[in-house]
Amino acid sequence: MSKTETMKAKTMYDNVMDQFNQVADRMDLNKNIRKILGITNNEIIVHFPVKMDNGEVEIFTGYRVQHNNALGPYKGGLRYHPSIDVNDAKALAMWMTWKTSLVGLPFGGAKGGVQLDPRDYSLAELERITRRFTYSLGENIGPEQDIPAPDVNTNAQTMAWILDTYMSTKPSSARSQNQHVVTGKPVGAAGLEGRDRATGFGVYLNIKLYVEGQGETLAGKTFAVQGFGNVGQWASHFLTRDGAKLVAVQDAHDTIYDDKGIDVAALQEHCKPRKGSIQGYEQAESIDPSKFFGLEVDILIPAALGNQITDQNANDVKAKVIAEGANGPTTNDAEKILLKNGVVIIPDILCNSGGVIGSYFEWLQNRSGELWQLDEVMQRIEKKLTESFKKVEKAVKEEQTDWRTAAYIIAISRIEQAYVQRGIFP
Ligand SMILES: NC(=O)C1=CN([C@@H]2O[C@H](COP(=O)(O)OP(=O)(O)OC[C@H]3O[C@@H](n4cnc5c(N)ncnc54)[C@H](O)[C@@H]3O)[C@@H](O)[C@H]2O)C=CC1
Ligand SMILES: O=C(O)CCC(=O)C(=O)O
Repeated sequence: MSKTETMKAKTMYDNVMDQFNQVADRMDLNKNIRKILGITNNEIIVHFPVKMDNGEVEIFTGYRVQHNNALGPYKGGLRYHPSIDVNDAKALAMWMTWKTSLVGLPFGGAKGGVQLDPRDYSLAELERITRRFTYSLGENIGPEQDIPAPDVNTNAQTMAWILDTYMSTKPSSARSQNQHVVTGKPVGAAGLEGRDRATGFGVYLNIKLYVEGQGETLAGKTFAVQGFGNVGQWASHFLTRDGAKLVAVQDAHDTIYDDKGIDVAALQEHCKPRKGSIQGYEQAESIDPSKFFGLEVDILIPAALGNQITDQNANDVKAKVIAEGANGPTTNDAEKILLKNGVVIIPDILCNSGGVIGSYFEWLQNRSGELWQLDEVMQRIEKKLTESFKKVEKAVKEEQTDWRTAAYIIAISRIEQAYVQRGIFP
């Protein structure tokens, strides 16, 4: 291996594979199952043309990686971002498999997206891109095959376009049988009350349960959040509702700080006309972005992209708890440093699982034809999240290990059991 190769930064895929291999060794995972789980089942890459507002045609590249479906249909989000590629989609799909298994859902794992920056396109162009992408994916997605959901830079509107395009390829008599081809839809278009807040609620609940497990409460705890989108906003909303104080926010455009506390609702209002950006929020000070992870806070919530806490900034971290709202925000090298420094990491596959749990209830609601009220949905989500948290908490003690390793052991054991019980790999 050349020197440049040795020095190359590890990708999210390197990280998820290292995490998997470490736990597989520790568990002495069946070697045949290890081979299967160490590789993605399908990697779909589509190139598709879309007419832009100016009449020119642009070619886009979209991805859907399906990692494993031993426990049920593939499940996971779609992101619209310039950095998404097949390698990132593979990592994110694998994390979905562990997540759905950990929280006891009848799903496998997938992830995908389109390589673009949505800020470069009009709403009408984004609609045409989404519809073409859906058409290009064809029967690779489907209500019992692979069920996308929102992720970075996609939302309920994106899901509604996918639903509409997918349904338009089916006979009208089969429409109700296809509503669950995507989750995270608008409530008026077969969506679920509460799916919008489900991920942020899960981040909040995991932190609350952890803090209470230490004999403390959220009141007065300070936190900083990276990413003020769906996950960051809802997590901040619920945490401040319980008396915690949001002192810093970082997004793709700015980093703001106020030790007296940032008003979540006011910041949300500020973001609305600015395509979601926190830039220009005058009630807080704009600070050097490189200082963000080293701020004096009790809790850090990375809720943006992967590979944000690295061996370069891990030693700066002063928070005692990192709650991973994002997928893969902490590199494995950073994790070693953090664990040595006594920082507890509530891992992504547990911490942000509220979203896919909400999606499961949306899928069930569509399948059964029932309609649930917000309170009922939130109770169901809370119950599943609490059970999952308690399982991991118990495994941390029994296995004398960190939270990520404990969560992986539970997740991989469930899949291993499914293969063994099916008699395929004794
Ligand atoms: N939306 C969901 O239901 C779920 C999302 N997640 C994960 O949570 C994370 C955030 O997702 P969403 O909130 O849905 O996305 P979003 O698109 O609503 O918000 C993303 C936020 O991250 C910020 N951001 C982007 N690049 C950044 C950078 N380089 N530095 C700092 N901030 C940056 C954006 O400005 C924005 O505030 C992602 O890792 C996603 O995979 C995980 C589970 C479910
Ligand atoms: O709701 C879903 O199906 C998946 C959400 C997601 O992409 C994730 O949990 O990372």
